[in-house]
Amino acid sequence: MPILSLDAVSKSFGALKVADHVSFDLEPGEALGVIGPNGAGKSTLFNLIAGNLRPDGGRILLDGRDVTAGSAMTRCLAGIGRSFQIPQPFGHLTIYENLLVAARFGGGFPAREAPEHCMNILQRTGLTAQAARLSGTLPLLQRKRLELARAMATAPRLILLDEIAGGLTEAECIELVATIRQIHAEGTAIIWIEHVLHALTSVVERLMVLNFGRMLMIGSPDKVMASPEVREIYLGIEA
Ligand SMILES: Nc1ncnc2c1ncn2[C@@H]1O[C@H](COP(=O)(O)OP(=O)(O)OP(=O)(O)O)[C@@H](O)[C@H]1O
Repeated sequence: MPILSLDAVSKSFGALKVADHVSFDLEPGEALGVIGPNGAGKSTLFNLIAGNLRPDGGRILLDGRDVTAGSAMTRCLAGIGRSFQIPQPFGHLTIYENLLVAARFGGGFPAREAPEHCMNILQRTGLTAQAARLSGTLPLLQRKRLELARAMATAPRLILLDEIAGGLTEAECIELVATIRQIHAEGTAIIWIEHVLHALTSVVERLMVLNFGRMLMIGSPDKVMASPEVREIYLGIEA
């Protein structure tokens, strides 16, 4: 059974259609990349999947159960973790405290188990040395790592990553990709919105292209990137 299914999910903001009958299945442990021009509706799709937005039509199933009406909190506890394109830490808390909040309230970890779990995530995301630092003052790389770490701290079975590699140097990007590959190797399903294509295609098994809220194509990265229509819309290369 797919871990996630979208069935004709639609959403408009006034006259602007940002999700137009989007349907796809994601298998447990699968990694799916999402690309598309600015404003195509990629982050909106995450808001719909994670429960931050309610669709106007269609259904969202998690493990075959209809969660369309469920809150972001219940979906997080049910196994959907997410990162935000613009990092949204609790700035007045330390990195470690941010992870504790995610583990306790987003992951449902009991108080006695949460600290060890968070220490483990700190180590895996290269944040151990920074654990006591206030998260409101972090440079970009650390903010991106914290965003990933907070999503991991909820112990998700499906993790949504929104432009986690954008703005990083090549070396920083390689480190981050290694962490994402490890998450994938452990069997966590991933949906990853990313403009850094080489990072994305080094991890995902399938790519989805969104344009004006519509799913233009979904398939293997090679097949999708070879499509003249995708190259024209996404890369601006005329067929
Ligand atoms: N809450 C909102 N109210 C009104 N319009 C919105 C809202 N959220 C997003 N939009 C609009 O919906 C469209 C899709 O936005 P979205 O952020 O999903 O695109 P995106 O594909 O993630 O873009 P980018 O690559 O620039 O992050 C944009 O035109 C955006 O301005």
